[in-house]
Amino acid sequence: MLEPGAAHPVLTIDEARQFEAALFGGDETREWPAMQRAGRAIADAVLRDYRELGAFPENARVLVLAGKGHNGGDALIAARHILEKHPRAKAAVCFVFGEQSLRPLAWRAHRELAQAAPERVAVFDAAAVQKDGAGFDLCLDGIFGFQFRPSVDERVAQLIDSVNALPVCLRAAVDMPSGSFRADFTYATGIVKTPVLENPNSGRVRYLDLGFFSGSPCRDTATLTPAALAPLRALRSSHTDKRDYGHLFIVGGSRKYPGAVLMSVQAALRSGAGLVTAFVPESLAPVFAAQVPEAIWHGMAESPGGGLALEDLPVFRERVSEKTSGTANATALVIGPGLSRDRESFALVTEILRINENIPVVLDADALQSDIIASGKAPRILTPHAGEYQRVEAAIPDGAVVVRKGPLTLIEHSGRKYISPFGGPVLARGGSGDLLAGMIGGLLAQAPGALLHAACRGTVWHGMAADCLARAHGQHAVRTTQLLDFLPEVLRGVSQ
Ligand SMILES: NC(=O)C1=CN([C@@H]2O[C@H](COP(=O)(O)OP(=O)(O)OC[C@H]3O[C@@H](n4cnc5c(N)ncnc54)[C@H](O)[C@@H]3O)[C@@H](O)[C@H]2O)[C@H](O)CC1
Repeated sequence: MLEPGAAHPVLTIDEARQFEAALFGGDETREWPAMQRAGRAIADAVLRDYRELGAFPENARVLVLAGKGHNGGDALIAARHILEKHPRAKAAVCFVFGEQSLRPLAWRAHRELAQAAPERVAVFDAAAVQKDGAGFDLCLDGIFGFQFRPSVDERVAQLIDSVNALPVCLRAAVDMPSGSFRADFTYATGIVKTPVLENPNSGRVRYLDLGFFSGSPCRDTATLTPAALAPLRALRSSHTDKRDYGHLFIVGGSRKYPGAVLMSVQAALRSGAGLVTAFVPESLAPVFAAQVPEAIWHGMAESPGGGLALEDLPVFRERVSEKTSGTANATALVIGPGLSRDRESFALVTEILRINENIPVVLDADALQSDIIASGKAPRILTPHAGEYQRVEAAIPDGAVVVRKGPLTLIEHSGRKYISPFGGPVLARGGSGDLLAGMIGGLLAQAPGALLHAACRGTVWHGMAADCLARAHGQHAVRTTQLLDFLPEVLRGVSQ
């Protein structure tokens, strides 16, 4: 289990409905402040995410699709905050069911928006939206809330389809996408509901914590929060040295994929681990040592295929159990980055796992083979992407922590699921997974008994750093390893 606050429950629609009924009891005087918080949080998050595209345009055009209820109200409040922050931005508000249909709090949100910027807010009917040739910089979808999900009538479906076809730079859904609305981001206000995670139109899911769950126990499915990183923000004790922060051994690399293991080592060094030793093919070690001198590089005999040969197993065995100052040398292992599918390398890592009785291990990339992951008894974290997961699913040992990587990374352990609502397509480039394996390994080396914590913290940290990278430099013209330069600011909370 993670500490309270590091993960908040994901609820089904019925659970969310009951939860909100208990929280507000249908009392508008309690609902209105929560809507205000939601609207502000949406505005802040949208403007932050917009930075992946560049600066929010001074003369931005914002389209608000408002339904009858609180979801529409949240979108209208968000639009007000955006217009207040950007004094030349304009809002086109489309009341999808007509202005007269607004429920009291949505009506109040509309009135406040109109009063805050009377000459910058225009009401558009569906025909005006559909005819709009200029497009919009931002669209906020607040048509349907989760309380009310009717089958979408033809007229509304047509409007949504035409908005999908309009040029819009960023499409944001409030709480859940309405009908077939195709969101770039869905902002889950206060509660992440299960259908959002399953809806292919949700885009990137952002959890906006409105304080509903402080202190609540976790459910079987939960969303991770930045609080998962809290222990990494504390000052270190003064009477410590490198041995107090673990020693990670990384085994990988091949002539086919030399760079992958280098990236894992670089990431592990930035994770706070005291020592990192890498076991790589001997032709690579001197070059890597010149590039990354902080790590200890150990050149291993090479197989004819350019991978790690079996013959150096005794050398590895000696190093792994070597004692320095009374502490076992390795406190965690990462096996796999850049390993390639070399038969001798497979035999070597299978043997390493067989002789390793208790050092926790992260198995990544080509080490994710059914017979390898089932070898030995040491505790393990597996980090498969979707294809690798399919390949090894049936062989996953009980008790393993599984980091199922993808656009929405899911961490599974003992029947519980933790989703990470961080990271995005800036990670869709070679080496992102190698960095993640190095980070998780480095965290594990520092706390070898805490596998779930290392997996969750590493995933959140990696995803948040990716978000910072994309906000600073966009999604396109970057290199994977630039992510590492954003790890400090995630911990120091500078750019969130
Ligand atoms: N330079 C090299 O030597 C390379 C070696 N490679 C070999 O492949 C593995 C690992 O590959 P990697 O490229 O690191 O990718 P993974 O698929 O394991 O992990 C991807 C990582 O990124 C996240 N992600 C991807 N897309 C998205 C998205 N749209 N939204 C959010 N997050 C996303 C995903 O969740 C993962 O965390 C390496 O060891 C070598 O054996 C590679 O070919 C690359 C170059």
